[in-house]
Amino acid sequence: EEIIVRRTANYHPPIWEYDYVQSLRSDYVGETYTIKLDKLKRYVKPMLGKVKKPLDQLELIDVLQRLGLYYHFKDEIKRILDIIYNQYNQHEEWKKDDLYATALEFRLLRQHGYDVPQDVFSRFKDETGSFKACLCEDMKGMLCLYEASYLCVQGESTMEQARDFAHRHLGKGLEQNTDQNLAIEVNHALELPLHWRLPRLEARWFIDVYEKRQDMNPILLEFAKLDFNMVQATHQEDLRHMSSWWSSTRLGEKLNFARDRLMENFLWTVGVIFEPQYGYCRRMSTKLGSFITIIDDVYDVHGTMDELELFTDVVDRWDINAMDPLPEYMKLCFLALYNSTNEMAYDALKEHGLHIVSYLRKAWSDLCKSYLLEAKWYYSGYTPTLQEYISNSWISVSGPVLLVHAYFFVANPITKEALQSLERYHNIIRWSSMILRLSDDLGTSLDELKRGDVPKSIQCYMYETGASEEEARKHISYLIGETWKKLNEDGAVESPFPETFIRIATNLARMAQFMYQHGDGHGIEYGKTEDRVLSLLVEPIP
Ligand SMILES: CC1(C)[C@@H]2CC[C@@]1(C)[C@@H](OP(=O)([O-])OP(=O)([O-])[O-])C2
Ligand SMILES: [Mg+2]
Ligand SMILES: [Mg+2]
Ligand SMILES: [Mg+2]
Ligand SMILES: [Mg+2]
Ligand SMILES: [Mg+2]
Repeated sequence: EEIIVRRTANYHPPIWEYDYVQSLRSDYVGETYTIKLDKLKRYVKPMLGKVKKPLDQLELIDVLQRLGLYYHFKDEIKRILDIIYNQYNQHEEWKKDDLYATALEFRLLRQHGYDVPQDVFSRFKDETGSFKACLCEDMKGMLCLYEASYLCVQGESTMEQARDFAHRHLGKGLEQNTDQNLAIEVNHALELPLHWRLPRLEARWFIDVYEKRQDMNPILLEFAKLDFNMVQATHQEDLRHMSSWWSSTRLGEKLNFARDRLMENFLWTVGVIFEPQYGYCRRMSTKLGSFITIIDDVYDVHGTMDELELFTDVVDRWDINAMDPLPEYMKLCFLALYNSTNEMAYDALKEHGLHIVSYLRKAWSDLCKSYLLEAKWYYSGYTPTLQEYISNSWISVSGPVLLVHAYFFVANPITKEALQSLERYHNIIRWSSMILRLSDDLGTSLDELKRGDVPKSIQCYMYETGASEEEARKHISYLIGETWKKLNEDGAVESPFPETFIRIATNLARMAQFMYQHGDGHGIEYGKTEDRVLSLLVEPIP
């Protein structure tokens, strides 16, 4: 009998106990609050009709979005932006020499998929083609220009110039005496631009900032706080359900070599789609994240090459009669995955009359094959080129599995054209997954390499070019920025997918940066991730 030596990752047990999660309760449930919210909404809604000047309209839209209230006023906001876009080249006097107004309009129109040209900023350049030095007096305008520059697509040199110019002067401006509130917002932007931030997390932060603004509207603030707290109550209910589900599978206990991270797997779904009406998507996506996390550890930590070959083949055949040769821990994994996936397929058949098993099993099969290739590279000691690594690891990071399923959880109706785009992994799935992969590697590769794992993007680049680790990390960050430009482009053009799906794909990219901004936010639950769980899922805004 050969001795099997298995790696271990020494993952710490979950810090959020089952009983604690089940005890989570919010006061913000029931008729009283629904009526109160409705009253406040009826007060806020006419505000959008009352503002006439384009700049006032844009500022209100920006505030509503950042307070997390966009989903309440989608139609009104779309109507206003349509009008502003249609007048784009007619009325200019309101924004003529106003960098702030020009940048705000550019950012909001681009964010909502309108194709506005970068050369609207040319009037702010001097004869040498650089941005006018006098602009750096205007911190508010610089901040707005900086945020707008992240809506750029490939080849927009003015936007890259704008980002560098604004970044430099915002940093300098902070040293001089800027107004306190503006300094807080500038620091926030320099840490991570608004376009890369998760709507739900941004709402939690911006509500506190908005409260301190002179021009703050107290009713709007009250509406934002109540809405945040009521949505949090919905999330807590989703979380309790999924915590019961995870506990009933007993996979955390039986596969004790793997990460047991129900809370984080749920937190991902809140970042990806927080609006209350998408509870089904959050619950199913929590199942996906739970399976992905443990199956990833089966391939990365526990499985022998022979076992991994077997498992990959069984998933590919999607046949419970093929399970017999699997070791016990893999039988558990596969049968739980098989049952859950077929149940999701049954939901789609019941609700949409659509038979989608083939799409779901293909996503899982592609994922396991990409995991198997990484295991082969690891066991053979092979280091791929960066390109070779990425062509496989945008799949192994599980983006396509999450997004293919998410399409079926939110799309209504499900269209034939979208199904074809899903099957060949439409670019928006590729770019979002690539950002997820590169961010994940920046956050997890140090620990992964310590315990033994396939060389990640950083290491592949170092091996291929002789670059130092620091240079490699910088290059990977650069690639993330470049991929965002592709995501911006493919998210805007006529896509076969509904707007909600585009938002999910874009938020998935944001989620990775949020989880890995301070190291491995998924594997290591303490610190930043813990604070975020508390502020998003536990503590209501006072
Ligand atoms: C949801 C995820 C992004 C996906 C599964 C768990 C993750 C947090 C991450 O885990 P990790 O072990 O870093 O994945 P990989 O590097 O082994 O592919 C990959
Ligand atoms: Mg949103
Ligand atoms: Mg465990
Ligand atoms: Mg892993
Ligand atoms: Mg892996
Ligand atoms: Mg990783």
